Amino acid sequence: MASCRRLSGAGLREVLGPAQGLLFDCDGVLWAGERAVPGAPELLERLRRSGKAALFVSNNSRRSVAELERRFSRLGFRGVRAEHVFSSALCSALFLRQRLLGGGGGNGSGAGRVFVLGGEGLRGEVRDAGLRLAGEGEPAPGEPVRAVLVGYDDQFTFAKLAQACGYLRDPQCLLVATDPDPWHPLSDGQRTPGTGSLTAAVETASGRKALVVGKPNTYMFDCIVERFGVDPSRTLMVGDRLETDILFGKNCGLATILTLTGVSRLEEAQAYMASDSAAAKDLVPNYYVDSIADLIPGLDE
Ligand SMILES: Cc1ncc(COP(=O)(O)O)c(C=O)c1O
Ligand SMILES: [Mg+2]
Repeated sequence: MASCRRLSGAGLREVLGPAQGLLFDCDGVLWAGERAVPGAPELLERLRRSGKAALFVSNNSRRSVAELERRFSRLGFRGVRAEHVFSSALCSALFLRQRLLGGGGGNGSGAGRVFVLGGEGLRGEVRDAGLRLAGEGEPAPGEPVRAVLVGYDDQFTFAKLAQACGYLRDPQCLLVATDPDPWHPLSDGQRTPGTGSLTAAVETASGRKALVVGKPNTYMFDCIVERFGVDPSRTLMVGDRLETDILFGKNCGLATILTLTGVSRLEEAQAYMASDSAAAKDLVPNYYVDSIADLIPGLDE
C-alpha cells in the first residue's frame, strides 16, 4: 500500500537504483510557467549519465510535441526529443486515429471529420495523425463529423458549444476530451480554468459522457509501451497532481513520487491516506520530495 514516505538519504538509492526509467509530468514538476524548477535540468542530465530513461507525460493539450521539444530546450533541458514526449494532444490524436481509421494511416478521407475545441497545437496533432478537421479543406457535402474533441480552448464560446452539441446528437459521433484537469495555478496565486471545465459544459449541454484520454487514464502509458519497451515494475512516475499523475501511476502499476513544486500539497496526500475510502487510497503516492532536484543524490556520479 502507498505510504507517502519522504524520499531521502539511503531510501533514494534503494528506490532509484533498480529503476530503468522515470516518467515525468511536465507542468509543476519540471517547470512552472516559463521557469524551470531549479535543479531539474541537472537531474535529467544525471539520469542520462546513469543510463536511465526519462519520458514525459503531460495533460497540457495547448502545444504540439514539436513545440514542447523547443520548450524543453529553451528552458535548459538538453537532449529531450519530441518522441520522448507524450502529451494529451498527441495521445488524443492517436486515440482518434485508432477509433476512426482503425489504426491505419492515410489521408483520413472516408473517416469523417473531427470537430476540435482547442488551439493550433492540438489541431496540428489531429491533422498529423491523418485526420481531417471540421470546417477545413475541401467541403465534402454530407461528410459526417465522427468525433468532437474537447481540449484546452481559450477561445471557447457559446456558439462552439452549440455546434459541438449539434454533432453529438448523432450517437455515432464520439465525444473525446484531452484531459480532466479542472483548473491550473497561475503565478500570482490565481487559478485559470482547465479542459475539465470545458468538457463538463459539453457533457451537460449534450447529455453525453466524454472519453477522457489524458491522465489518469492509462492510454498514454499504452502509447509509451507501444513505442518503448517499458517494464512497469522498474519504472517510477513523478507528478505534482494527486488526482491525475499519482492515480495514473497507480493505474499503470508504477511506483509513484509526488513532488511539492506544483498543484497538490502534502496535507492532501495525508488526508487521502487517512480516508476510509479505497478510491482515496489510490491517490496516495508511495513517496514524496520537495522538488525533483532532491532525487539527484540518489544517482551515481
Ligand atoms: C492547459 C493546460 N492543461 C494541462 C496542464 C497540466 O499539464 P501537466 O500534465 O504537464 O502538469 C496545464 C498546466 O499548466 C495547462 O496549462
Ligand atoms: Mg503537472
